[in-house]
Amino acid sequence: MFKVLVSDPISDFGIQLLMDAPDVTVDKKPGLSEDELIGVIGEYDALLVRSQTKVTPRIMQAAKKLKVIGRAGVGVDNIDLDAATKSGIIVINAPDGNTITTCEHAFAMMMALARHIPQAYVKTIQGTWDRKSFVGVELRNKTLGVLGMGRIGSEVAKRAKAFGMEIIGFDPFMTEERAEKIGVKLGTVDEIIRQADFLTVHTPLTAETKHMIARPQFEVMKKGMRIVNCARGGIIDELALVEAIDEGIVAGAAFDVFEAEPPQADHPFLTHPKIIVTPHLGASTIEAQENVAIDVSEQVLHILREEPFKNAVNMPPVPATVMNKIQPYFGLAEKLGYFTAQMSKGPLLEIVVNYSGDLAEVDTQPITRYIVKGVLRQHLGSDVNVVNSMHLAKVRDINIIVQQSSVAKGFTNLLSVTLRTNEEERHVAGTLLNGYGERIVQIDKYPVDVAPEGHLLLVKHNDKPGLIGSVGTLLGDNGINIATMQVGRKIVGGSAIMVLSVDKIVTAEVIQALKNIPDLNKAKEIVFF
Ligand SMILES: NC(=O)C1=CN([C@@H]2O[C@H](COP(=O)(O)OP(=O)(O)OC[C@H]3O[C@@H](n4cnc5c(N)ncnc54)[C@H](O)[C@@H]3O)[C@@H](O)[C@H]2O)C=CC1
Ligand SMILES: O=C(O)CCC(=O)C(=O)O
Repeated sequence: MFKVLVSDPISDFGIQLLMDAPDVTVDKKPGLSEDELIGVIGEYDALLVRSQTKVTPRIMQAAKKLKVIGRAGVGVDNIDLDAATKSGIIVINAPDGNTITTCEHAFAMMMALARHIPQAYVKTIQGTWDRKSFVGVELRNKTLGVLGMGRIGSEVAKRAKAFGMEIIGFDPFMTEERAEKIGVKLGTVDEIIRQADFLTVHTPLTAETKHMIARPQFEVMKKGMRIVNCARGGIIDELALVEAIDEGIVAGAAFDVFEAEPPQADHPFLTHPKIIVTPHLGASTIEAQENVAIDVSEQVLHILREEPFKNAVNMPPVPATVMNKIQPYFGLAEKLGYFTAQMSKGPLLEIVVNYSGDLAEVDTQPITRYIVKGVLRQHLGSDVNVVNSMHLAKVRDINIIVQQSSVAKGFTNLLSVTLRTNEEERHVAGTLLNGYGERIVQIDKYPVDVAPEGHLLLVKHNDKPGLIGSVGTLLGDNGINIATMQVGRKIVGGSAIMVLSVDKIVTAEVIQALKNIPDLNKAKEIVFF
């Protein structure tokens, strides 16, 4: 039974899927402190959060069983991603479910700002009928600058078009074609801040975007412009903004997010007459909260059940079309890594992975993660997974080389793994055979055809008559049944290998007895999972 902890208020409707799952129990414990969370997290397989829970390295250290942290929303800045990756915990988010809601909030803030709605409301309910202080501006014919033209920024731009605004945007990933399609002119950040009557930001908070709008940018802005931040506190320098408003450069600002949340009681935004604020409500609609909770619950369930999943934040994104192509190789990749590691002697220095044939044409990064996981599980067991395998290799100074070639030497696809240790170099290659599944087709350059499953016995010997019989007899005498046998050699009478699949464990004594057979050079048991 998997245990899921929900530590923030998340829509019940959204997590119903988890609550109904026969193999899952869900505990809802919103508002736990860090220490309280540390006290309980050890028993959970999954943690679901919104933005209140700060998932710190201390929490992750205590989370011995945790496989996944699901963020019901977009930004994962409340989760220490490095610590999660090092602990092998998958972090997923729900990037699409709150796009429209947040876009509508940004738009609502822009309109409220243009027409002083919050200020006028307060005065009116206080009994003052003041029609002079709140003369606003139209959006029509104004220039809207959009920094960050991802999901939310693009939706804001589309709506602004309908209001008759000119839109000028910047996003490092926005192409001219896409910009044209949504009716946006592309510009540099400098051009945008000089031209915008309204500026809205929709980027994540990164080292690059932190204070991307600060004193130098305010100095060149159009006098009387207005600014909206419904993305992340810190993209706009809060103190520089207050100065720019007081100096008459900026006419007003609307903020849903703060550099520190919740803001201190004396935060200047909270009393400034030209700044309107909301308490990080961008994603707070019934629809968005249901959407993100459903999305994240579905993916968490997939991860717990070891099924394919999407929206992992601490693993490279893979488009669905590519995923369909590479996913069948994951199992083979891990087995090849595990096999080669069991064959190898000495501290590992380098893993060389070669993808050939069909596989040379796609992004094979995720397959490499499985190979590295397979290699490392020999010594790290269940501490290694596809999230932390590359990191664990790196911290052990294991060099990973990935090569691709379009020729697959007689196969439509070939996956090969070479391990270089400080003593030797070992090599195993495998393929997916149509209708037959996973096959190991090369061991140390000897051609073989073996299914990577159960117990294998790997024997290196000289190609001499009677040797195969001696091995069979010895195994038989020890009650070990041979299911299949493969012999590979390069030249008649030269060195050769034998790969036997056997029905039970070959004990150390039997291995030693095998090694005593004349012309038998090495014997090693290989197991699969
Ligand atoms: N207030 C709220 O409740 C909510 C806030 N958000 C925040 O809104 C932001 C945008 O969310 P989405 O549109 O869903 O994300 P997204 O990932 O679709 O878009 C972000 C865009 O910012 C761009 N970007 C990154 N660095 C940039 C830079 N230096 N200059 C210009 N563009 C840059 C990226 O290329 C990307 O296209 C995120 O920070 C997210 O956390 C999202 C949902 C709710
Ligand atoms: O969960 C929330 O309400 C915050 C949403 C948010 O900021 C995000 O999705 O990035």
